Amino acid sequence: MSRIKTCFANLKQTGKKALIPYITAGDPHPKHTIDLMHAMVKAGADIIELGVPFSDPMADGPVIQRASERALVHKVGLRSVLGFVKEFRTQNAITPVVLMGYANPIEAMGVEKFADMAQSAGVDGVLTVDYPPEESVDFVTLLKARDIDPIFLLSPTTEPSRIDTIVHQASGFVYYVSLKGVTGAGNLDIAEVADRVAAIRLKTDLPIGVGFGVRDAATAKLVGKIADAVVVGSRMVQAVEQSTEDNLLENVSTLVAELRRAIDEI
Ligand SMILES: O=P(O)(O)OC[C@@H](O)[C@@H](O)c1c[nH]c2ccccc12
Repeated sequence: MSRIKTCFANLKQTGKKALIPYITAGDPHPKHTIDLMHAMVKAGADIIELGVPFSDPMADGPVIQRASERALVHKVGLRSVLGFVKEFRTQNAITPVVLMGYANPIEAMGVEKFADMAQSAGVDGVLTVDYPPEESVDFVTLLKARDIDPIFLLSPTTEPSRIDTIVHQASGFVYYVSLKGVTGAGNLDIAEVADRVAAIRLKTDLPIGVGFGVRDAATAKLVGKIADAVVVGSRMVQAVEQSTEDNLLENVSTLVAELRRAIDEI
């Protein structure tokens, strides 16, 4: 059983929802990434979404764009990110890691080589923003053959017929993007998200994660009531950005713990 599947199965047994914090690998400096990953787990993260820095991150708002820029200054690319996961795995065999990135670095490395390296590093899921599900059948096959879950995005504008195609290819969980726009955008409309999540549930048994626009504990709590996983990105990256080297781990841990408590409240 994949780590992601096990994770959701365990949470279901205890009646809890998954908390998935996102950070960009290499931000603010590569020397902190593995410590940040361990700190987030300790503070209550169930799954880590780790962003691969990219020069042209078109789905990301300014906060995550700046994180990519900070990481790229230190030349953190796909290979370094896979190295971080490998090192993280030497001390954590349980927490799933989902790589979030754009197709370009993966294409540059070669899809098969990437799939091999991701497997040997201990990557559990891959979310490639700009691989349309219809065109990623071969990539999905490569990943699944290595027990890596392809994570796909569904958005408010996804046509019902495409939802079928997408959930059919996905494994691990599906990611519902709660609003039209880029990461870090405005407030989500919780009633609309609830309707959409209910509609997706009719089409798949996969867990449904919701992300985009979850910026505080209150919203995390509301999203936790309707989804199986709550993804928090820009707010995490903002905490990284506003920290100094001395309080970085503490600030990030405090935020994760606060989100954890909110999601666990009934
Ligand atoms: O930043 P937000 O609004 O909290 O949204 C989550 C998001 O950051 C994270 O899942 C993510 C970062 N980059 C992405 C690109 C596409 C989809 C998702 C992402």
